Amino acid sequence: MITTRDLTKVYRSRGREVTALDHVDLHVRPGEVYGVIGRSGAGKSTLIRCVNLLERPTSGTVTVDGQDLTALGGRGNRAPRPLRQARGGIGMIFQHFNLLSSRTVQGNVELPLEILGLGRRERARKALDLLDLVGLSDHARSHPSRLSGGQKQRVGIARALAGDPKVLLSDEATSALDPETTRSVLNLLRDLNRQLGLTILLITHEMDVVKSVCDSAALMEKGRIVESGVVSDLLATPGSRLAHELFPVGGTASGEDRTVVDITFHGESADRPVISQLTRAHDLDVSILGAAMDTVGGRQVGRMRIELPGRPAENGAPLDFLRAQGLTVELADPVPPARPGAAADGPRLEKQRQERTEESAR
Ligand SMILES: Nc1ncnc2c1ncn2[C@@H]1O[C@H](COP(=O)(O)OP(=O)(O)OP(=O)(O)O)[C@@H](O)[C@H]1O
Repeated sequence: MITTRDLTKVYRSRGREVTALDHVDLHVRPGEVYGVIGRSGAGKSTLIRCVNLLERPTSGTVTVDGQDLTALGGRGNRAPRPLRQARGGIGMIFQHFNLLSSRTVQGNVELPLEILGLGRRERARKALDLLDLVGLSDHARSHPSRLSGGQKQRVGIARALAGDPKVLLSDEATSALDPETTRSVLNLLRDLNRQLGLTILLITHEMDVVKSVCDSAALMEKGRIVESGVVSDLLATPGSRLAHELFPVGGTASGEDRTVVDITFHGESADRPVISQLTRAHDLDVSILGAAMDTVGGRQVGRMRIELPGRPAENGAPLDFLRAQGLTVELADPVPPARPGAAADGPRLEKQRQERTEESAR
């Protein structure tokens, strides 16, 4: 539904160049909720603004619903008519809502309908339907200043849906909201995605947003997508950066000659007593160093960091047992970062790291 190819954006100001997007290939399938996550300055806003050509890319293409928007021209301030029409199929919501304070809630939702040239009665009917859809029928005549942040964002969503878009772009839409309001706005987006078949591309710096609503996600760094995929697949991929960021588990080894393992439970394995089976089957004392459990895409997923006695090379059978249960198994670094002046530890630590690498490669 949304494809970018080789998308590059270089800002030039006062003789300086900033590459905000560096050959970005993004592919969002119809009907999915796709999250782009990354730190401040990673290029997320530039990416989402290039998708509807609010920002013109320096090179590369953007295709939305089969139409190459970058081919629709327009260099000046005013977008050409075909581009404006194409944008009608793309709604957008913003972190700070961008509502007009002088207009009522209904007036805000009617604004894009006025631009589309709808008559007064039709505008009013459509705006009221949309306000009903977002649960704000009772506030049609209020002004935005009378609404809470969550209600304002619902108005923003209703306004974004006015042109019956197939795609909704969300630029940090929940970043200014408290956790409970964030949840209710995300639930609304999920409902709209399902009810209307709306494809949603959202950018966020909040991992919880990805966990609770996204089918797929991409991690951006320095203008590039460094990892992307279906969230449940990423969670089952050893070494996935997104999986680590979604479920960070801490904890360091209690002593030398230990095997520290990060395991990810998903699907059926999340319901089985795997750890107690491991301790019984291999007569082991297993320590739990850290754990995180949550629901992703409506399914229970968890990560746990456990410690087994002995080095990785001695734990081949227990690790194979865990893998055979359908768990994603990764050896974590049992060795805390080197202390200053701990050079004497070097060869021993290096040996442990090497063993860990060999075991991981199996
Ligand atoms: N109009 C501009 N002119 C010059 N540089 C810009 C402009 N807009 C963004 N940049 C630069 O491009 C890079 C990417 O910025 P962008 O806002 O896309 O990142 P982001 O991931 O959305 O960050 P944030 O979450 O802080 O908004 C940054 O280095 C930023 O300073």
